[in-house]
Amino acid sequence: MWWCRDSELMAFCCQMGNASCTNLTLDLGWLYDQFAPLLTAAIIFSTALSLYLYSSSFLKGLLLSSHGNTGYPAYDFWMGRELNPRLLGGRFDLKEFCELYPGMIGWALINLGMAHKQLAVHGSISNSMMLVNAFQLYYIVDALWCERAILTTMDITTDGFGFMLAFGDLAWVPFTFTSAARYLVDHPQNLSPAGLVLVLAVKALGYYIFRGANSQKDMFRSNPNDPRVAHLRTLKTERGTSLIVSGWWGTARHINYFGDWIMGVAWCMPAGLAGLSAVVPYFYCIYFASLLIHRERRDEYACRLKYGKDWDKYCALVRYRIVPYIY
Ligand SMILES: NC(=O)C1=CN([C@@H]2O[C@H](COP(=O)(O)OP(=O)(O)OC[C@H]3O[C@@H](n4cnc5c(N)ncnc54)[C@H](OP(=O)(O)O)[C@@H]3O)[C@@H](O)[C@H]2O)C=CC1
Ligand SMILES: CC(C)=CCC[C@@H](C)[C@H]1CC=C2C3=C(CC[C@@]21C)[C@@]1(C)CC[C@H](O)C(C)(C)[C@@H]1CC3
Repeated sequence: MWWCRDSELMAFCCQMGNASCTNLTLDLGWLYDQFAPLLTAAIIFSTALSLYLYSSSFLKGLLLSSHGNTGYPAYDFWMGRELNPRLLGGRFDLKEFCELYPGMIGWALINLGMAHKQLAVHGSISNSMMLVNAFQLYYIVDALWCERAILTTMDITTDGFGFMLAFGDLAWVPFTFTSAARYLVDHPQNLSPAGLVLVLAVKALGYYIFRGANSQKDMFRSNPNDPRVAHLRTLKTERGTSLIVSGWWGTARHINYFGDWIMGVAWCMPAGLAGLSAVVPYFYCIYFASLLIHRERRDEYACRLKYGKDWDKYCALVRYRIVPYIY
């Protein structure tokens, strides 16, 4: 996995380096000017991909998702019938690739384009734009660096690859996650030193929770006897896999969502702090809260099917869903 991780990160760094270098000659602000046509193309492509995935999922002998194989065409098209569609004789996993590469790298490039546009229009790049670019680039690099952790997430283990994930990966991520950077092109503002410290503290707290929880679960799922997780208290289940009931996963059943959402707030603050009256800068954390609350319910339903009475025991031990002592 180590070589795999390096080669993928290397590919990402080359793409970003190339974009930055050509930035000196080419106008990456073009991404701001052509935002609507690019978004339209992404929606058309993700729809075409979803139609291909749905039609090819009726071939014999494929592994289907239990949640996207209900017999209701519209729902199955949205959720995805096939669990892990692959190409090149099974060597290329379409869902995992689409989740981590085109949308995430597109997100980083569009953010770079927004910074370039702000420079072109206003003659400088605000510290809020720099922060948003840096924070979100860190999140993207972290996702690529910790690629193996995605293999134990709901998207890979449970959800099929349908329109929800195809549109989410290829259109929603690059074109809505860049809303803060896009807002800052039209509303450049600089944070005060106190504002910078506050935003950095919120980001650091969110990342500490997000990465700590996700890595702890991934380590445990990969090797429960790993010395870094062997100390954790667990609930043995009839299904065979154990559930962690201490450490991060003893504080709430999806503490990783809380950390991720806190990071989302830090992304919105640079644009929102100066203009608290505007709602647009806070779009991401408002969307993200609703997505995570719904997602937690979906995962709860899937886990109750997987674990039965053992999940009830787990919920009695870990009472909070996302926010310890609150929700
Ligand atoms: N930026 C964005 O828009 C989004 C970001 N995310 C982020 O992606 C990350 C992954 O989230 P998600 O994909 O929902 O999946 P999770 O990482 O939350 O994994 C859920 C699965 O983990 C296993 N699990 C749950 N509790 C325990 C436990 N106590 N001990 C051991 N295993 C457990 C279960 O599977 P099993 O037991 O079968 O292994 C469960 O189905 C999160 O950090 C989330 O914030 C997610 C969606 C959108
Ligand atoms: C409104 C709509 C169509 C929603 C679709 C949901 C998708 C945007 C998200 C579903 C799960 C995601 C994950 C990430 C990005 C957003 C989507 C695709 C993720 C790749 C972000 C980076 C993280 O480190 C992650 C790898 C854990 C994460 C995986 C889930």
